[in-house]
Amino acid sequence: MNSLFEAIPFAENALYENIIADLTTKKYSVIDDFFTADEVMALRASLLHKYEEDNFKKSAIGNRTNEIIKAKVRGDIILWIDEQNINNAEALFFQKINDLKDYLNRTCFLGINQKEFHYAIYPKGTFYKRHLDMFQNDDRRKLSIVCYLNEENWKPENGGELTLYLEQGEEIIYPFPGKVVIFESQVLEHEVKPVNTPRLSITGWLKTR
Ligand SMILES: O=C(O)CCC(=O)C(=O)O
Ligand SMILES: [Fe+2]
Repeated sequence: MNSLFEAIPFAENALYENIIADLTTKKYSVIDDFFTADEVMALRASLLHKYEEDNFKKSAIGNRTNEIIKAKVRGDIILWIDEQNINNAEALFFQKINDLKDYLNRTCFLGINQKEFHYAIYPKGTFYKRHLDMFQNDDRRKLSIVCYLNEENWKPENGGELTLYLEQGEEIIYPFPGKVVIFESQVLEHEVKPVNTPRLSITGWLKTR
């Protein structure tokens, strides 16, 4: 007899199949409305609430063994999200992210069994210089996921474009709310251009152990 798992028919998901096709062909994927306006609003409120409680800290370059604050490289302030202790907005966030992760694991054999996500605020005048999302002593990050939580009327002139450095040139991505960008952490160099208006997001990584 089939196990319960085998008996459940595998439902193909067109959005996820698009993401997989993008990642396979160009190492990145942009989804304009991965999160609904309501979800963005709830996550934005969660971020701002935690910021007002003064929980954010200046980001560091490198991991715990190499935590040096380098304002010349990156100026965002971040707060890690503890998935064991989440509010309603974050629960919705992880529902969607975990669903995608499970689909990727089932179809692409990526072996993702860990993840980490943090809120990020780029205050006016800050940026994140060109880099790879890979630490010198840690190559477990496989996919980077950036979720933009900016205001509904965000304009390109506000700055903070994400620039992806591809073989064929630069791809400029505006951080419009609800948009999600996924890319191969160890392959694609990228940069956050200087912002003129505070820029809000959740950034994270799907990792292997
Ligand atoms: O916010 C973005 O668009 C990218 C952030 C980033 O590159 C990072 O946190 O490593
Ligand atoms: Fe990055």
